[in-house]
Amino acid sequence: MRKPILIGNWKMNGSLQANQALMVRVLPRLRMFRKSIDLAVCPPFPYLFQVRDLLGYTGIMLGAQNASAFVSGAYTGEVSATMLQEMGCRYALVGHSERRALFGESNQEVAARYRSVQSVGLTPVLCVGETLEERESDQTALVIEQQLQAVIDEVGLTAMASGIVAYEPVWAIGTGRTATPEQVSAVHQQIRRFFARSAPEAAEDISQTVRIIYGGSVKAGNAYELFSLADVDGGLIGGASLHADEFGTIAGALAEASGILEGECETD
Ligand SMILES: O=C[C@H](O)COP(=O)(O)O
Repeated sequence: MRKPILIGNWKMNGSLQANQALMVRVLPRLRMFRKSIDLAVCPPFPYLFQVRDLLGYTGIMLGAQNASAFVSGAYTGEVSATMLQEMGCRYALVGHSERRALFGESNQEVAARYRSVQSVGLTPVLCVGETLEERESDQTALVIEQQLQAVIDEVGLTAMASGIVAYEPVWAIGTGRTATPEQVSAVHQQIRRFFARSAPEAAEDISQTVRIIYGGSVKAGNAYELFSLADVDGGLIGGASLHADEFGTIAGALAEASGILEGECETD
C-alpha cells in the first residue's frame, strides 16, 4: 500500500511575516490529515529554521527545494544534504524543471544530487517531465525515461524504491493549464512499466511500491479528480500551496480520494 503524500513547494516566495501567517492558517487544516497522508512543505533555504519551529510537533514534515551533490567544501551558494538534515528536513526535491531549465542542471547532475540526498537518509523527490515541444513531438516517454535512467545509473533501481517520483509536465507548471487525467494516468503508468522493465526480477516490488505524485497547476477544483487516479499517489503543489484554504482543501481532496473518510481524520 502506497501512502499518499502532499508536498507544498513554495519556490522563491515568502518572508518571515508571510510564512508565519501562512502556517498559522494552514496547520490546523493540515493536522487533521497527518496520520492518513504524508504532508510536507518546502520553503526557501533561509526559512527552513523558521518553518521547522512553526511545524513543531504537528507531524507535518519539512522539505528542501534542492540539495548539493557535494558533501562540503568550496562550493559557493550550495547547501549540502547534511545541512538540510540538520535543519530537520525529511525530504528534498531534486531535478525540478525550473532547476533543469533555468539553472542548467543536467540529468547526471540531478542524479548526483539524488545520491547525496539519499546518502544522508533524506527522501529524494525526483521531478521528471517533458516540455510542450517534447510532448508534441512524441518525446514524452523518451525524455522521462532518460531522466529516470540517469538516476538508476547513479544509485541503482532498488534505491529508487524508497524515493518519490514527481511527474510534472513543464507546460502545466504555473500556467493554469493542467494535464488531463488521461495524460497523467498514461505517464504514471508508463513510469511504472519502465521500472518493471528495468528490473524484471524485482518488477513487482519497485514498479508497484514506488510513490509517483503529480504536479502542475493542481488546485482545489481539480485535485480530487487527479488524486483519484489509480497510479497517482499525491501531489507536488506550487502556487496553491501558498494559500492556506486552498492547500488545506487540496489535502482534504487527497485524503478523500485515497478513501480516507472524514470521520477517520483527527480533529484535535
Ligand atoms: O513544484 C511544484 C510544481 O512546479 C507545480 O507548480 P504549480 O502548482 O504552481 O503549477
